[in-house]
Amino acid sequence: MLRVNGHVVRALTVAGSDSGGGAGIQADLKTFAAFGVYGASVITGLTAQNTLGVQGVRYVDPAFVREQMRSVLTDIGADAAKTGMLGSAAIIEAVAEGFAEYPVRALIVDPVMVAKGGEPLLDADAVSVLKQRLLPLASVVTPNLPEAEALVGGRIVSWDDCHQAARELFRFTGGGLVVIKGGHVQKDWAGQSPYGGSLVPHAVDVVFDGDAFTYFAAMRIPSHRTHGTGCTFSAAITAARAAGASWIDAIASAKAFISEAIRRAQDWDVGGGHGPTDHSAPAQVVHGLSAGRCYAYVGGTWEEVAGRRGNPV
Ligand SMILES: Nc1ncnc2c1ncn2[C@@H]1O[C@H](COP(=O)(O)OP(=O)(O)O)[C@@H](O)[C@H]1O
Ligand SMILES: Cc1ncc(COP(=O)(O)OP(=O)(O)O)c(N)n1
Repeated sequence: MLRVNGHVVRALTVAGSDSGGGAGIQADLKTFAAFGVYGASVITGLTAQNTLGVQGVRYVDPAFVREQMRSVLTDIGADAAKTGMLGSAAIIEAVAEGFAEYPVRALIVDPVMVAKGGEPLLDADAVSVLKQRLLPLASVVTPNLPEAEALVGGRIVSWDDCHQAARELFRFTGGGLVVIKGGHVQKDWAGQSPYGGSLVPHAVDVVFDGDAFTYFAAMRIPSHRTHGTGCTFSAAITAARAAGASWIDAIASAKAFISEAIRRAQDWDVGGGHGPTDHSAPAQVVHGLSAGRCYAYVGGTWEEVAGRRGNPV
């Protein structure tokens, strides 16, 4: 287990269980383990789920979610924490109150709303509660494209829209970074890079820190085994940050990890539908990257790529 200054590095996930093991709590704990970080979990709900879809969902009583947080955070503690599927407005309230009572130094909010198969994992009336109660506590928020659209209340169909959405979301986080993930970017606008260079076909994640945009691009892997990519990515940010990485280095470490996890699962046979990624991929904490740059993940390492730097809009 990884130690920093003699102490075991600890991370907490507050999320739902995926019985299929590709997303949710299971993906988070596997990712923490891949980074050598001790993982604890607060379970907000149970899903009966596999690679074909979500067959059922049950939420945990909000008071019991709070009780789990108290158990973990008054004893084991966490160097960083993340949230995933929260389900209902009442659970979000309980989680926000839990983090207010037992604050953590780093909180990554993955605003999970819908599973890949289209099944809702957050009640419709909970989006505004997530925005008002949880985003202000976030050190980093990691929406995918549809989640960013739901949070800002408008369509995102170009890089300009994406930059605008990041600016709007930043106002809600009260200083926390915004990472808009590029897994869902449509082919017709993925054809251009967001910063002036040509980077096709890449999955590009856009990071906004209130001052500059940073871009992380990695080859888009042609695979339908991408179940749980968002959970895995946010768990990897959490683990790398818990291990002491800067935010930009933690996001780069996570992007490299998810790329490798997707690549390794490309031809495996776990389930008959949208398969999970391979959490036994190598996890390494990247060091020394800078905000406001454009980076590409090439041959297992990060390279700064040519392009317009700083604010692109
Ligand atoms: N086919 C792919 N090839 C490479 N990276 C991908 C692919 N699909 C998603 N990613 C990356 O996986 C991470 C999670 O993104 P995304 O799939 O958009 O999240 P979510 O699972 O929440 O919808 C991001 O870093 C994204 O760029
Ligand atoms: C229990 C649970 N939590 C979250 C998700 C969504 O995970 P995500 O990483 O966004 O992956 P996809 O569902 O989009 O594959 C989930 N499915 N289940």
